[in-house]
Amino acid sequence: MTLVAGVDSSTQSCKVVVRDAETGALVREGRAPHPDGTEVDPAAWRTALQAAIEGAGGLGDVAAVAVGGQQHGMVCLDEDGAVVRPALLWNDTRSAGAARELTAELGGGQAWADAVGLVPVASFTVTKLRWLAQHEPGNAARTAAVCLPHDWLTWELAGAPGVDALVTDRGDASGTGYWSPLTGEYRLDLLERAFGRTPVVPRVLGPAEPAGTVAAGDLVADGGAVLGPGTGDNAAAALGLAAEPGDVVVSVGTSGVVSIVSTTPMTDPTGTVAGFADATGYFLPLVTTLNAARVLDATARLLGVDHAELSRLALSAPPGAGGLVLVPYLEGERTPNKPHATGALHGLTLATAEPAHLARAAVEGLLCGLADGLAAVAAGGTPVRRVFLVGGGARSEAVRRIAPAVLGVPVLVPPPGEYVADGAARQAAWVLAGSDTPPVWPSAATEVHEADPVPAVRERYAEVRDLTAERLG
Ligand SMILES: Nc1ncnc2c1ncn2[C@@H]1O[C@H](COP(=O)(O)OP(=O)(O)O)[C@@H](O)[C@H]1O
Ligand SMILES: O=C(CO)[C@@H](O)[C@H](O)COP(=O)(O)O
Repeated sequence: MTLVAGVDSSTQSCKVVVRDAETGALVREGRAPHPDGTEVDPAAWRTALQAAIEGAGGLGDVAAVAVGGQQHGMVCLDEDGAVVRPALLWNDTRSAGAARELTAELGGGQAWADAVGLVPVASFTVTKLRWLAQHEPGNAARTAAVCLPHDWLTWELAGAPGVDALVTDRGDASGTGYWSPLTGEYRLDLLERAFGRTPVVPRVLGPAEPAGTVAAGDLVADGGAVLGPGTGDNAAAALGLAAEPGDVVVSVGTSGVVSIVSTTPMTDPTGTVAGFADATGYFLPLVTTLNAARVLDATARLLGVDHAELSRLALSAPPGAGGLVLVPYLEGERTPNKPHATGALHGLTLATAEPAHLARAAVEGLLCGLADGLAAVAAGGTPVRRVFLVGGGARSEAVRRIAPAVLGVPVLVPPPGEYVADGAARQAAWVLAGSDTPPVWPSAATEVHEADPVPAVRERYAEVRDLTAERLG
């Protein structure tokens, strides 16, 4: 049996799956946690990758490996390839001011959307680089190369062979703000505008182009496995689900994401939809929120219950939670662009001051943000074919059952799994096969969840979602 491995280096953890290259059958898996925080030393991802690889029984017998990773994180390397400072992650909002400046400098959202398919917000790498140049000129001066989390881990697996050897793929490059999915080229002028000069950026590989081989070392004792280009986690999830044009993936992870596989690029001058590329040669317009599964974590903590009880409570309250609305901007928000907002609870009465109502409001609040996202990606013109629901939050029965009512469409829920890592593994198998299209692996049977749409939930949410306080400090 030929084995391939896929990695998901996500916000909260690192997951490794080992699969049969031919059938896609899961053979082994491992995982390890990442540290909390919106800036993280990449060395922690490497340590977690090493632990996850060990947990998955090592990769010595694996023929190919690819890495999927959280998008947009700014990894700065000096001329010797050493990390300059902890990486700023996609959910770090300190570059919100830089995003505003950059948008204005180019003449507004339309100019950015036309140039690179997105409008700057604090999540994107280009704004983090502007922040670095302004606030840490010493670190900026030491930065010889900039790359993304998955690029860096791929390069580490290759033995860190000098910064000129860095590679990436279309999917993740399209989330930087200085690579255009419309032309397939870097916009180094925009990188220079943000950073003041042009550091080395990774070479962008094709969807199934080999990225070299794994070096023998502490991550993998026996080197030689073929490396795939890897990709951003959302593009990897779409590949793991074998999503086809028109398929929407709603992911309730640390981020909330609504993405659609599309054969044409999307440019949204409002910045609601980011017009990314996917990992197969198509496009992946998506909407991302900063607040998803952690809203459930925080509400469970507040109520002193576990996730199973939170779900039971939510399902015991009426749709709309009697008018109680949780606006879930606990980490600020990216879509809508409110980096300094806080969460809010509206509609509190003696009747709604109940754990069950709060639990329901939390689930509905995060889903309302995603419902807005679904409307925005659907407005792009690609007809919606199917809607998949994945991510850690999809393990909640309440999320699975309430999602179709709030989103207004049936949702397909595959078995709990690591679809990002699976997508990376499928890419690794594709690279190995050298075929034109990814290998066909049997799709997991999905549970279909249907419910009568309850538009009143979104209507009430829309009435109050802008009534939030700014963060202190
Ligand atoms: N049964 C559950 N109900 C609700 N949330 C859950 C459940 N199981 C896990 N989660 C949450 O899912 C999140 C992790 O999901 P995951 O998709 O792996 O995130 P990421 O890829 O962003 O690291 C955590 O916040 C975790 O608490
Ligand atoms: O910023 C985005 C997409 O634009 C996020 O989706 C990150 O890619 C993090 O993903 P998770 O760790 O939540 O899966």
